[in-house]
Amino acid sequence: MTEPEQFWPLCLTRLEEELSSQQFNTWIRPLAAEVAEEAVVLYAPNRFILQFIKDRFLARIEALAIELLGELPVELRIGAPAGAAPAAPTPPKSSARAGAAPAAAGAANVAAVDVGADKSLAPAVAASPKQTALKAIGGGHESTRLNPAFTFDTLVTGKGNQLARAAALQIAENPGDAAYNPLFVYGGVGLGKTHLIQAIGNHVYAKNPQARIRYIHAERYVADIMRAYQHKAFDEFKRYYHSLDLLLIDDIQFFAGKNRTQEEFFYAFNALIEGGKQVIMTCDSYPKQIEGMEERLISRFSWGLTVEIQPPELEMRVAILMKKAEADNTKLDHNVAFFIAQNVRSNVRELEGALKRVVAYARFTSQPITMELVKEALKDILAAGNRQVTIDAIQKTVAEYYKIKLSDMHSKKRSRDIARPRQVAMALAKELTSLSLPNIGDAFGGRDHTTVLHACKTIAEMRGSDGDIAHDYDTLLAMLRN
Ligand SMILES: Nc1ncnc2c1ncn2[C@@H]1O[C@H](COP(=O)(O)OP(=O)(O)OP(=O)(O)O)[C@@H](O)[C@H]1O
Repeated sequence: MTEPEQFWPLCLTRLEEELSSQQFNTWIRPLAAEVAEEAVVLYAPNRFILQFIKDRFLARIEALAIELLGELPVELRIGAPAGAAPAAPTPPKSSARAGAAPAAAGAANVAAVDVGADKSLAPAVAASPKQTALKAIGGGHESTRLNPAFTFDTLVTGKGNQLARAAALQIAENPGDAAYNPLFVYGGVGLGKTHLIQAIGNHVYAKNPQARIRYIHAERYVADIMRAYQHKAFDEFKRYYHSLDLLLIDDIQFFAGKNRTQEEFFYAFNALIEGGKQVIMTCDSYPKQIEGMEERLISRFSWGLTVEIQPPELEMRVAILMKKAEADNTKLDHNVAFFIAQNVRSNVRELEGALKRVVAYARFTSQPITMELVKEALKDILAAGNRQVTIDAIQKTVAEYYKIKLSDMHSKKRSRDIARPRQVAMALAKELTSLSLPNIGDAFGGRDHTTVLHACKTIAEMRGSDGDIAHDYDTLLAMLRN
């Protein structure tokens, strides 16, 4: 495990490698960090940077904290660690590192960190969009925190989330129904899992303000358990969780490898389900694919309904941009939204991030949002998207994905388990490179251009009719574009 004082310097090194220098200098350098006993506290010099970090980088920093320090949550605050000079917005390299130095003295500042035992049942200072305390709701003295903006009304529906949304609405109307209990929602990052489950919480609360609802990020649950042990408040912790009407637990993959947490969660889960109370979880993968999770939990996760959220297709991305712009009172032309949606394809969080950047850029420069402005504001994203993917990379990635030999990309074998991946690779080559059909045919063992055309048509049709192919194709696209 990393020494506390080493954490932030190591984190900086890693982030510097991962981000563009502009991103690193603008957003990460101005931060200072302090590692206290129960949390890593990050200090941002102003609200703007704090918000941006929260939206774009916090999840990554949280992951680094877990990797380097263990089960420590990350909190965000404005200001500087006690005894440190406030960080300037873009300090030179040396002073930014100096900003990190107080980590060594972190323990001295523990008292300033708002994670005391009595707060264990309520999220502390803004930690992530999920952990952000935005509005306290709930019956009796038990309170939970939901983002009031995460409702069904603000959630745009499309192919990627319609099943999950329909199930969520059913549950919101009728929590505890055995057919949907637990609800397990899984999918890639930033696809709206938190939004969806919080929409359930908001709906249930609106219908019944006395309902005991708890939304919690899995990392916070882990921390709460540790704190309850430390403060010998375990009975209270247990009573609290076992008495809920609705438990929403986000990013359950964070329980992986944490045996004590899993054991406690197992009991809470059983108590709730047996009592007809609703449990809802999100995860980045299908239950059986979560590594480091006890079998008995994995099997229980599948007792009710398991639904996937897939990346949004182009029309849905446009609709999301238009909706977010409208909510923000920003005028956004449809063709501009279309252009952004075409170029930002990975997930909704990135899409929102791109829109925020465009809006900020327009405000700073006092200009309307035109296509030219968008191109300027999103220069680096567009440059990364235009990076040419090579046909070799496509063949290698597809072969690895389908676990076939690379040589099968060029071979004459026609069995479906080889021919289909080859067609997928051809279609990807057509989409991601500027090569002509004959050139693509050549790269696939000297095939005719009509074969390539046929492959592209077949895959396009199958993406509309076969969920597996659609999923494979979208996943491969995302992998190759990264
Ligand atoms: N269908 C949608 N309509 C409107 N907004 C959406 C939709 N999907 C996602 N968003 C927005 O995208 C952002 C990221 O969504 P969210 O945090 O729910 O993703 P997530 O799947 O929980 O991500 P993670 O895997 O990182 O936990 C949120 O601001 C959310 O409101």
